[in-house]
Amino acid sequence: MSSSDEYISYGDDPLQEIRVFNYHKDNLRTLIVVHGGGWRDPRNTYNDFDELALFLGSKKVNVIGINYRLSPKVKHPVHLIDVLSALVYISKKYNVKEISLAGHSVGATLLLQLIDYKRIIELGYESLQLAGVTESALPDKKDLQKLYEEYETNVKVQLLYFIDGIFNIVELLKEYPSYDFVHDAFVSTNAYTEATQLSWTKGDSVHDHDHDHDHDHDYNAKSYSAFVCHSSQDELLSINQTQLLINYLHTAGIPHAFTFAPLGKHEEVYRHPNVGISILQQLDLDV
Ligand SMILES: N[C@@H](CC(=O)c1ccccc1NC=O)C(=O)O
Repeated sequence: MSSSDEYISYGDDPLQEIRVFNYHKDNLRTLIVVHGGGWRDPRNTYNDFDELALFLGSKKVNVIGINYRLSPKVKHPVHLIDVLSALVYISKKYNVKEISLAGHSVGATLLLQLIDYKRIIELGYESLQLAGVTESALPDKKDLQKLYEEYETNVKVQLLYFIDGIFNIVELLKEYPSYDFVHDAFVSTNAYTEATQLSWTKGDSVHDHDHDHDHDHDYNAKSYSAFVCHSSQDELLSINQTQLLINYLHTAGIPHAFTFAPLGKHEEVYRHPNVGISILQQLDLDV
């Protein structure tokens, strides 16, 4: 089975849609791409990856982009739950056993959150409750449990490729106090503090109290590797966020490498030819 440039819905909202740039069942790799845009900018969609998909498609890599619902209409952790739902949909529809993921900016945040998605979603629900906010887009616990089971059963990640990402929102706002898009996506300070492993305070505590909790990452940390890239020409994010992620990956024992190179401005990096070549190398395919 193969398809080229197909748009498929995975939910009721128009943004709950994937773009299958190309899929051929005999391709050896499948790359899922997740766009940025500060959780809210409608100008950022799976189309950000047009050039990347064209290049990787010519190298026999399946490329599928995920759109997800945006803030302020929805709040964290809805973006992450949409990405999980899309990944389950893709892995079941295309029966792909192993996938790799590339994310740009907050798309990279979503990839980091995937590593510990259960704890992060749990803390996300808690932050909404603490803020007295009802998020109608959230599934109930039963549906959430089913989604988790389907993800664990169907999705095995090979490579996480982080492109000029945001990984510690507390530190981001210290460095860039004017980045108010955060407040459209998170209902409170607690919500964005507990949103990633680099700044959470309760992530571990939940770990401790809840003894039937999976004490490793949501899947074996050694089962996948990470690659981090940051453009020296990124005018919206300094190297700091990427440096914090590299420190975390090292501490967490997640195999990783990184590159810091002139790959264009923040909204150009994901279109840069050298990012495509780097991803191809990381996918262990001949360039
Ligand atoms: N264009 C977005 C802002 C944005 O996307 C952004 C700005 C600074 C640093 C990172 C950003 N995006 C990350 O996904 C907005 O205007 O909300």
